[in-house]
Amino acid sequence: MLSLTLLISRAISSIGGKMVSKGIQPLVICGPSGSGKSTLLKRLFKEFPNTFGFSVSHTTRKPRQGEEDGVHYNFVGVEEMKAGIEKGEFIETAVFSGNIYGTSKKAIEKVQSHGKICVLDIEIEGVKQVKNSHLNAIFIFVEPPSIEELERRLRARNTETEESLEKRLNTARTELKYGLAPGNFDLVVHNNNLKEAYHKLRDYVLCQIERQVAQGFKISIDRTPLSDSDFLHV
Ligand SMILES: Nc1ncnc2c1ncn2[C@@H]1O[C@H](COP(=O)(O)OP(=O)(O)OP(=O)(O)O)[C@@H](O)[C@H]1O
Repeated sequence: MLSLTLLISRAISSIGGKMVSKGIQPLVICGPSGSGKSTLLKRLFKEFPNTFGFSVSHTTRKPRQGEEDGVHYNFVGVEEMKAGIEKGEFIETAVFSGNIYGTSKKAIEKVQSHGKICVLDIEIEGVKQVKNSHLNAIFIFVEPPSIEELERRLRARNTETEESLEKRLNTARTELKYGLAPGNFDLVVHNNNLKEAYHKLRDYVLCQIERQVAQGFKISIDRTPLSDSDFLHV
């Protein structure tokens, strides 16, 4: 393992009247369902096991079997969640199937406090909210090769019903419009060939890390190089 450790400083500064977090910049990854976000992130976490962390989201839905409070989600009641939102404790929130989900400021700060880059795998509405927050995040959009290929991958993943598949493909069309509009994302990763897509993502993220390290942040980039076999079975 190669090791590089540098200094971190955390502060809040005001730019144009807006409070901007000066902690390690979170990484926002967005893209249609099935575009390959988890596939890419899995490899990023594998190559750099100490660099990234997911924040633990809050949800008002009931825990499923095996889900642990504080680990998979922070499970809260509707009233508690609504009160937290009122108090401005959340960076982004969304409602799915009647349940509220959200990322709290505290959850992100917890990851940052360990010298890690907080990764947020969120949808477009969440992206818009993060853009409006004090978080000075890096925004990456994962683009599938085509809607037809997206459908093929979702079918092959075997996680969707005909109905949910149709819904995801319709949503994908809208998401692609926003995702590919100039200026909405810092980087668009075209996920056709996985190895190439991964290298584009990784090299960009490493540049962003180097820039922050040069500014005095301490970010571990212990590296466990990936091999060709990591890209054989997608
Ligand atoms: N470059 C690629 N080539 C072929 N298949 C791929 C590629 N990238 C991802 N896949 C496959 O496409 C499917 C969808 O990928 P993945 O689950 O990572 O998408 P996602 O964006 O995380 O979706 P969701 O938002 O629904 O969680 C998976 O079965 C994955 O193995």
